Amino acid sequence: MGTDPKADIADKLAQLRLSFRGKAEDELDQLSEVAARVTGGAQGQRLLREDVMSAYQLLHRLAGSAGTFGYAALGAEARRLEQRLKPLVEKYPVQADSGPEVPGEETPQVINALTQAGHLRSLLDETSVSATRSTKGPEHLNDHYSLTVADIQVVLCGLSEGSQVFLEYTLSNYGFSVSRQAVSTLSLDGTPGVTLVVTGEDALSEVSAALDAKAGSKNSLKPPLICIGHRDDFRNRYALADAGADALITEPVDATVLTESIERLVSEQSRTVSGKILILDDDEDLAGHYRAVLEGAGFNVHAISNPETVLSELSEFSPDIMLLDVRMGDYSGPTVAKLVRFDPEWVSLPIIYLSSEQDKQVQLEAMAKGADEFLTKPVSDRYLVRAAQIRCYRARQLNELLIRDSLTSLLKHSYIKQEIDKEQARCKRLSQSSVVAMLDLDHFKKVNDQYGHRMGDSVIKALASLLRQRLRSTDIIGRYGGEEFAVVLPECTTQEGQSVMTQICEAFSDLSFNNDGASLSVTLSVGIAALDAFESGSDALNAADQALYERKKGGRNGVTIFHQG
Ligand SMILES: Nc1nc2c(ncn2[C@@H]2O[C@H](COP(=O)(O)OP(=O)(O)OP(=O)(O)O)[C@@H](O)[C@H]2O)c(=O)[nH]1
Repeated sequence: MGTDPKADIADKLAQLRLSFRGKAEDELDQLSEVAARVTGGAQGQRLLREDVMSAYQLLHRLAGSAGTFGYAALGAEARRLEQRLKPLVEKYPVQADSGPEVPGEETPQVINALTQAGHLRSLLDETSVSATRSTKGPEHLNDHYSLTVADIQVVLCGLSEGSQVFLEYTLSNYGFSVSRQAVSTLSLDGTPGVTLVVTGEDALSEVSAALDAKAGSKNSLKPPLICIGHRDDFRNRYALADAGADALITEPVDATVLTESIERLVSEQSRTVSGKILILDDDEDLAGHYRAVLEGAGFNVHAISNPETVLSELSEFSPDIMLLDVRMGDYSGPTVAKLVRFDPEWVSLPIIYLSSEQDKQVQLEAMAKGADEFLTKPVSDRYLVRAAQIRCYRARQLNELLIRDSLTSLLKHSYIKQEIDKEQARCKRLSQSSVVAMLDLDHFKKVNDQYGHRMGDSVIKALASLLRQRLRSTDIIGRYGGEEFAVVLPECTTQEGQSVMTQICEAFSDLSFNNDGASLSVTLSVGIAALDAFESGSDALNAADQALYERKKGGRNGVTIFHQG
């Protein structure tokens, strides 16, 4: 691989196109041979069902693949001729008691179609617009990038001095990069990563217009705009939405609600919808093309051509969705979909058919056997990516609902335990050191008792949010129980873990929560243990829990490392 991923993908697509062209030339030669035999039939020889079938199959393949490689005109013409032969193929199947021939009265129709197939070769030399585009590379597709909290730039603009000071302090504590700008000179040039603007109600229209103008002149997306407002009634909400606000936070600002809004808007804007896709298509060039296009859009793709390996590949790769060809030599895609569903693990795997089949009835029957969507070949690159994004997004959403806690969106108890076990096994295998931490809010019962359960929930959400913001994207965070959290810090010593968790304790105790004019802050105790020092994940977790207990006894608000004996 070279250094420019787009150029690599463009090279791959160009090579696949060349490979398709070579194969298409062979197929057109075969088609000419069939045509010669069939036209010979008009002069007294027999018109064999087998010949009509092979002409039909050759045209079917070209119709399904040519467009994908940029030969749109060739694909369309092959499709037209394929449709003309289809009724004959269905009426006179190859295996039939009535003999190997097509009756003589049908001959003119076949000859006519195959004579017209003679000019398909000239269409192979026509470079269509889409072919030119695809050899340049998929620059029209979304670039993939993953975000860290430091990449999120929050620009404060058009707010009162008091609000600016409060938001700058609070959002910085959560780890966002925060800056202030004046409305009249607002410029987001030079802010790397993902930018989001927070403004006041009075300045909203002006800020929104400035952002619209900037986005328009650069042909880019307008950054999300959060409005800090005074009133939360329908009319005011409507006016603010109409003026360009993407979210409204009413004063006094609840930091947890604001950071949740930021997280949601950023994740929507960054469009990092990605996922794992397994492609099963016996046409290796087509599968290669889909793979290159989807990889270019940020997906992790595995392509296979042999249906017999599908179950082992599914277990190994564990995809979010599967793209499945409908006809693969002796095998039928719908039947493969059905057998995949025998396994409870894959009952909800989204399956998308990629097929040249245009008959709606056949498509419906295939879907009934266990697929979710039918894409008719040739599928445009953009459409393929969009369909994959939508399916992967939904698959991931469903999975998230299953494994994540609804209050905090962190991993649920059993899933964080599984992750701890996995990381402990990995540490042992590779002789690496990683850390597990148990976290518990201090005197949390008092928070609930004095300020109510809703305030307690807010505090729990704030800690979850802070952990997400402050930890690395490779760290794993779970809600272990009510006000207890567990964190895995891979490739980290206990000293490093202690330092990271101490910073988190400090940042958390600096957060202030508003409650009817009063403000409160809460502290956090943490116990940590080295995963590689124990025989199992649960042993390490118990050790971290003991260290947490020590911390609670020794004054809370801080971090204790587990020591044997
Ligand atoms: N608001 C809210 N409270 C919860 C939730 N889950 C557990 N709690 C509360 O968390 C409190 C935990 O109290 P304790 O286990 O006595 O501990 P503590 O008061 O934090 O004291 P120390 O851990 O010794 O510092 C209980 O009052 C639970 O009701 C939740 O989801 N939301």
